[in-house]
Amino acid sequence: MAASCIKVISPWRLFRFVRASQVFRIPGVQLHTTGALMGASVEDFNNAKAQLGTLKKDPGNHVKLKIYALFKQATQGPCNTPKPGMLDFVNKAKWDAWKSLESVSQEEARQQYVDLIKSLVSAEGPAVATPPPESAQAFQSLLVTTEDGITTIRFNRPEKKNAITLDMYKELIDALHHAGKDDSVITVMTGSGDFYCSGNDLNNFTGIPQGGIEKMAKDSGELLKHYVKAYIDFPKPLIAVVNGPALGVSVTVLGLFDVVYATESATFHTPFSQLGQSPEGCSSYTFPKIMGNAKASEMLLFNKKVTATEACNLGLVTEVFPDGSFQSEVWTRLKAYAKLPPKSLALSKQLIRSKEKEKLHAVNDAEVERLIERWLSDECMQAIMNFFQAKPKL
Ligand SMILES: CCCCC/C=C/CC(=O)SCCNC(=O)CCNC(=O)[C@H](O)C(C)(C)COP(=O)(O)OP(=O)(O)OC[C@H]1O[C@@H](n2cnc3c(N)ncnc32)[C@H](O)[C@@H]1OP(=O)(O)O
Repeated sequence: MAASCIKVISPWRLFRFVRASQVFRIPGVQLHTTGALMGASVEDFNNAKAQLGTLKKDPGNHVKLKIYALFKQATQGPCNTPKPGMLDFVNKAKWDAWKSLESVSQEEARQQYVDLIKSLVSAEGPAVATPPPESAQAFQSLLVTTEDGITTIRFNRPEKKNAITLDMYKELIDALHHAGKDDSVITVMTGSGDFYCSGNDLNNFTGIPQGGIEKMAKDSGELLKHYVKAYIDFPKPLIAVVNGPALGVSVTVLGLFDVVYATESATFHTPFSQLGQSPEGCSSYTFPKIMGNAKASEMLLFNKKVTATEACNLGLVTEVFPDGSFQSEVWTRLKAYAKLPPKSLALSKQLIRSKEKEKLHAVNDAEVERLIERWLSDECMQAIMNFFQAKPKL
């Protein structure tokens, strides 16, 4: 693989966008075609390759796939390698993309590659260095700030609906550990953009790493266990400000929060059986306890998506606010909470939660064990493949 052309692209996982007959069209990117299809020199091509490494924004899987295919076509000509197997999602997607360019000459591919990179670079505008606020901690996919006694951990991948990557789980664990020890009084989790969080990033399960899928499942299980543990053990009041739809693991852990405020248009969806998976985040214990077995089963077994008002009636959400005044009402309230005596708050939380901690850790262990099996099941693999191939909306 032409690693030099894709060094900014990580993870290089591109499945859902490729259908055999797909024509590449890149929304939001104005291609600056020169019109001279044979015009790009090798030097232009190499410069473009180097510029690719300077891109700051992830151009999205669709564009990355296009870049890959053009690079291969430009440097090696038409694809004549054997087609990867159905389950080798990544390589199959790349193979399909390259193959789809077989009628494009190498010179033309070189020109298109140069034009595409130029367009991406100019779409980013001039580089402006904006120093982070003093209280901000540096994370790739989170915005973490401390202000007015409140540490706010914000999922920050709005272009992917704040889906949680493997690195992001690690960042969240780190951020929670810091927040538990810093001098803030309360900790708030919320999302950037129109979603709270779309749950686990389904790409987490598509690349097959060295060590095979068993190892991947086991490692993911360990990571998930630590992630959920960070919520179970969180020592201060933890408040979710659910600014939009929430899915999967971002919903299940809500049972471990102390207060959940939601905007009226937020929804709560745990589509586990639809994904061939099983509940996590201690929800197999907290949901029945909060809302009763029958309602919990509708959500956890039968994928029922509930509105903010329904979630409030079920007891999962503390209070719902109108979309228009959500942010101002909630933050006014949170700022008042953060003026309360910190030790009293932390100790009171511990009194409420400590009786359950042992139970919650046991539930977390059992859920993770079951999920490791599920991730290796045909049902789960098929469901993930369906998502990337057919793009069904949950
Ligand atoms: C350590 C491992 C622990 C594992 C723990 C297990 C947890 C279980 C779960 O969390 S289950 C829930 C998993 N989540 C999903 O199944 C959601 C899948 N996404 C969707 O159904 C839709 O994307 C949507 C309903 C969230 C949003 O639909 P909408 O039409 O509004 O937007 P797009 O689909 O165009 O999304 C914009 C881009 O974001 C990408 N994206 C969104 N969610 C995910 C996701 N969970 N995983 C991967 N990618 C996601 C989407 O692919 C679009 O990307 P693109 O712009 O490059 O096309």
